[in-house]
Amino acid sequence: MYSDSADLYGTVLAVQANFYRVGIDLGSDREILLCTRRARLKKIGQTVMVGDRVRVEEADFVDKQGAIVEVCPRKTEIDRPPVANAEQVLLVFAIEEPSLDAWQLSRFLVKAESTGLDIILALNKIDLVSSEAIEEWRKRLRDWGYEPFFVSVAEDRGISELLARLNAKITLLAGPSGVGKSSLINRLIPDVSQRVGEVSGKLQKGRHTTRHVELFALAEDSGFLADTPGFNQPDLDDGPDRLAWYFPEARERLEGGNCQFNDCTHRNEPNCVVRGDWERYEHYLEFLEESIERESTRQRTPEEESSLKLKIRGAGVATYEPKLESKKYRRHSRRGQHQARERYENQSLQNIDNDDEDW
Ligand SMILES: Nc1nc2c(ncn2[C@@H]2O[C@H](COP(=O)(O)OP(=O)(O)OP(=O)(O)O)[C@@H](O)[C@H]2O)c(=O)[nH]1
Ligand SMILES: [Zn+2]
Repeated sequence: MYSDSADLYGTVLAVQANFYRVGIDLGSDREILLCTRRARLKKIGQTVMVGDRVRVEEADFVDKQGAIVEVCPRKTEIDRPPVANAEQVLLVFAIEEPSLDAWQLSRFLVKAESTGLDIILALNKIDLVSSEAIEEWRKRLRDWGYEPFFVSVAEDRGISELLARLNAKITLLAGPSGVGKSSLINRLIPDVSQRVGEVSGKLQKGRHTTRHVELFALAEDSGFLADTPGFNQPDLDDGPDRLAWYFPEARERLEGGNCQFNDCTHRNEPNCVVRGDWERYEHYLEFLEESIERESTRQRTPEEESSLKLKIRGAGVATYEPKLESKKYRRHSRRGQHQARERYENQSLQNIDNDDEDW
């Protein structure tokens, strides 16, 4: 039915060991083939990542297999979780159950900003709160520089508007536990077989490890949602000098004027344009302490620098992050820092424990 010589392209949906699950573009249909990578690609050092656009040869639609012979240039590349061509991050939080926590939200937002990708914020479970509560958050988050989607997966409110924003793009899904991410995936991707995947028995292993990424094709368009447990550890390990740029409120101030000192940390320096009475300035200070602490730890143990975990190309931003540091690292116990760390550890211990178990 399909000739080998025809150019077939597809998107890598999942990777494990030496196999790649590739969703082949066939008009409105999407066939999934389990592919190997041609030895030549390995020889030239060409890796294949989830999200890659690839050319496939020797496609066999009966046995559902093929070989990847070429990888198209990447628009973006994130190393942890490893995804190519993602354009945006969809951050999901619940407005209640669990209650929306400004500090935790801020942390996820900063982490998402550090990727350089566009951010979409969705606040779920609006069925549990009054319209006044929604308006309060809308106003508050507008001051932070965000216009969230207010949705209820349970009552199917706001979902189609959100879906429209996911059109034709690869979107990373992230958010804390219990906010409704799985429910949202189930709503957006009604085809269960697609979620589980016929050929993915092997690939199912390690589903919940932090480096596991899998793309789900969205109904009705060519977009994909990446379920990325690894992104749900909002460890902030970019250098302190970038941090202010990850707060839209601070970014706006920095774009509108200059601090007196080029290396201003925006704490006590004179003539600082960032310091001020914006709500999240306290979050900035708290995250900054942590970032400075991390950086000095990194300098004491330079070998850790070799393991960079996040890298973005395109969009003019290049960011490098070190690998997650182990739990044995302890900060000095300034009270605020300590609390921050405890809160963070509590929310991410499970992910840390699972880290890399399959890689
Ligand atoms: N009231 C209400 N409950 C919801 C809504 N969406 C999801 N839930 C419930 O919230 C709970 C958590 O939903 P999940 O989809 O499992 O959340 P999750 O983000 O995938 O959680 P993890 O798997 O822990 O990461 C479930 O009991 C859902 O039924 C909603 O819009 N309104
Ligand atoms: Zn400053």
